[in-house]
Amino acid sequence: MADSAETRKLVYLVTGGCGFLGEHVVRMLLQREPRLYELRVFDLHLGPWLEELKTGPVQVTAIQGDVTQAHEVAAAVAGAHVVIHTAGLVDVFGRASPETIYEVNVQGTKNVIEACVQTGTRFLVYTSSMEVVGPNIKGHPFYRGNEDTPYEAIHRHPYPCSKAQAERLVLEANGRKVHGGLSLVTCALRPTGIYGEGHQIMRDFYHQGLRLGGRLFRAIPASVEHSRVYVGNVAWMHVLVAQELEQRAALMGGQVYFCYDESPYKSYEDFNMEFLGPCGLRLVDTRLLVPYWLLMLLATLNALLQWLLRPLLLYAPLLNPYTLAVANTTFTV
Ligand SMILES: NC(=O)c1ccc[n+]([C@@H]2O[C@H](COP(=O)([O-])OP(=O)(O)OC[C@H]3O[C@@H](n4cnc5c(N)ncnc54)[C@H](O)[C@@H]3O)[C@@H](O)[C@H]2O)c1
Ligand SMILES: CC(C)CCC[C@@H](C)[C@H]1CC[C@H]2[C@@H]3[C@H](O)C=C4C[C@@H](O)CC[C@]4(C)[C@H]3CC[C@]12C
Repeated sequence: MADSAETRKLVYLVTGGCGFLGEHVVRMLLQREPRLYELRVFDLHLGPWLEELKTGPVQVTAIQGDVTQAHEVAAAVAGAHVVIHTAGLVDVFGRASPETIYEVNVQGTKNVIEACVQTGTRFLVYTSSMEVVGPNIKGHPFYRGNEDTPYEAIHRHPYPCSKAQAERLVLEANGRKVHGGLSLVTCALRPTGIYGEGHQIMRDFYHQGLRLGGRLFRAIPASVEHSRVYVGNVAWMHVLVAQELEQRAALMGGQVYFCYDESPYKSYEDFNMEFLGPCGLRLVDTRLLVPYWLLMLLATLNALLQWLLRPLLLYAPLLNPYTLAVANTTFTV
């Protein structure tokens, strides 16, 4: 579409816009939304890369703020046509307290919803997660499922519980009257394990492999499948939903969609090796040496160590009882 001033009239707000997914959403909007007049990037921690985005035709407004602070959210939302809410505490490693996870993921989402209602913003896209569904605490597999597949979504961990609560709030807010009398239209997306440029967990695996002499030790059977989705595709899905939400409010409003692409179904470790192998690492099959009960013992010891060391330092390894259980349960969409 030709770039002309009269087509540029939309104001978007991306919360968490400096995060792993958020940055890709910001860049995708600049590339793929020709109607963009202003792009507001709201985050607790602003990235220096934002400066380079301010040279284009779109006004990029960096807003340092906290979603747990209602007034900061309201100020950022006021005047926006669309809010893409990706900000959240993605913590399954025990770095943050359950209270903080709830405060950011649930109260923060409440603040975003209320800001849309109070200021008249009609379109809200929320980044939910596969973990809203599972794997559940019983370790039931979810094999090539979809949004309608029956599954007992029961959780105890603060992260999936907070995402499930936040998603429910977003979907229930669909149809609420916003300032000005029109209705709020909401939609939630559930990415599976996102990978791609800037993925910190992939980096953590790489550095762990370097520390172990270029080797990683298999902990998960290759038969356990996990869906993964490329970050650029997840960003594109967010842009597509935001673009379609007005025209298809009746169909998409209050709905939730899994995010998946053609990424192969593999175990979490085998999928990572698609990238870490060419980087010189190799996966040593030690499943015979390290049975599951021993892994669970090591994971439990990690959790105990984390608790004991917490007053002195943050010890948050990849392996803990929760991550082991999730990794060891098939979940594909
Ligand atoms: N990474 C995945 O595999 C994955 C999969 C499914 C869903 N998600 C969801 O996608 C979203 C983004 O995840 P990510 O992987 O990019 O994580 P991330 O940690 O890289 O990004 C989250 C961003 O939110 C910001 N943030 C955190 N607390 C905030 C607060 N109080 N106020 C304002 N900003 C705050 C952080 O500074 C960060 O920039 C999250 O909602 C997460 O639940 C992630
Ligand atoms: C045996 C251990 C070393 C396990 C190591 C892998 C572990 C760190 C991985 C396995 C599954 C991963 C989660 C899964 O991809 C889905 C999500 C949902 C998303 O919303 C946030 C990230 C998360 C929890 C992944 C975190 C890393 C996990 C647990």
